[in-house]
Amino acid sequence: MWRRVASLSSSISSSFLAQTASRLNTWESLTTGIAQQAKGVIAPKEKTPFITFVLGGPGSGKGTQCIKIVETFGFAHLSAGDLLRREIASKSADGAMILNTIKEGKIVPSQVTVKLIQKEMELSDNHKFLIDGFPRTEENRVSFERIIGVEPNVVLFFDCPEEEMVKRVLNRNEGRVDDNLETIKKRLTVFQALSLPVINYYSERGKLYTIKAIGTEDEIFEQVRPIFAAFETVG
Ligand SMILES: Nc1ncnc2c1ncn2[C@@H]1O[C@H](COP(=O)(O)OP(=O)(O)OP(=O)(O)O)[C@@H](O)[C@H]1O
Ligand SMILES: O=c1ccn([C@@H]2O[C@H](COP(=O)(O)O)[C@@H](O)[C@H]2O)c(=O)[nH]1
Ligand SMILES: [Mg+2]
Repeated sequence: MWRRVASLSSSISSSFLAQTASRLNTWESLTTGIAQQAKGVIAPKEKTPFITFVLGGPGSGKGTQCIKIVETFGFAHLSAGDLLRREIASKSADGAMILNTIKEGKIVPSQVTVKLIQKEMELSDNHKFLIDGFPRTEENRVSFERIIGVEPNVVLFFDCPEEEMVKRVLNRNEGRVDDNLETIKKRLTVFQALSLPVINYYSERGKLYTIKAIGTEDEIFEQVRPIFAAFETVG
């Protein structure tokens, strides 16, 4: 788990690296626990995590593009929606609450989602994470920073017209309980009201990369590719 020694892109400024390195200490103590490390239960993660948040409205193509990013750049893909659906399927204590929340197009309490993401990050051998469909609210964002102790390096925003998103979701055909017109309308309202402020937050901090999410999947990926290529090649 994160045993390899960092060779992170030198395109990242030294102040950024210093900032990230200091956060790594917080990361280690929060996620693995000093006591567990002392007992040799969990090895310290030696490589600085590289975190990408993948944001955009319902059906904007986040999951589709994440598959391509994983294939091309070797990230671990953590879809918050998939983690929540897995909780429902496993009939966990939160399963019923999560199902109702998803049916209503609302947002699951941050603590639940962050805990699931944290667990996946800890279990991963990778240090490069695509966190898909999270954070969806300012509260999600603050909660992630507080619990995980790191900020994203990159935030992708798949910007897609509503009409196109609705068309895609209604054609998705994966049996999702929220892929119906009534829930989609609610999800779009939640996206505008709660998720756009998160996108604006990262835009103000210079971390946002906006992708015009119309055209073929390959055309869209050609906008995504140079973003990660830049982080890979320099350094
Ligand atoms: N560029 C595209 N053109 C047409 N259809 C697309 C495109 N990209 C993805 N799709 C299709 O649109 C649907 C939604 O895509 P995807 O599941 O990737 O979106 P998403 O942003 O992850 O949605 P959600 O937030 O609901 O999980 C899928 O059926 C996918 O195959
Ligand atoms: O961080 C999250 C992510 C998702 N949800 C809920 O799940 C559905 C589906 O999410 P997708 O990313 O579209 O698969 C979403 O509408 C929310 O209800 C969440 O609460 N928090
Ligand atoms: Mg998705």
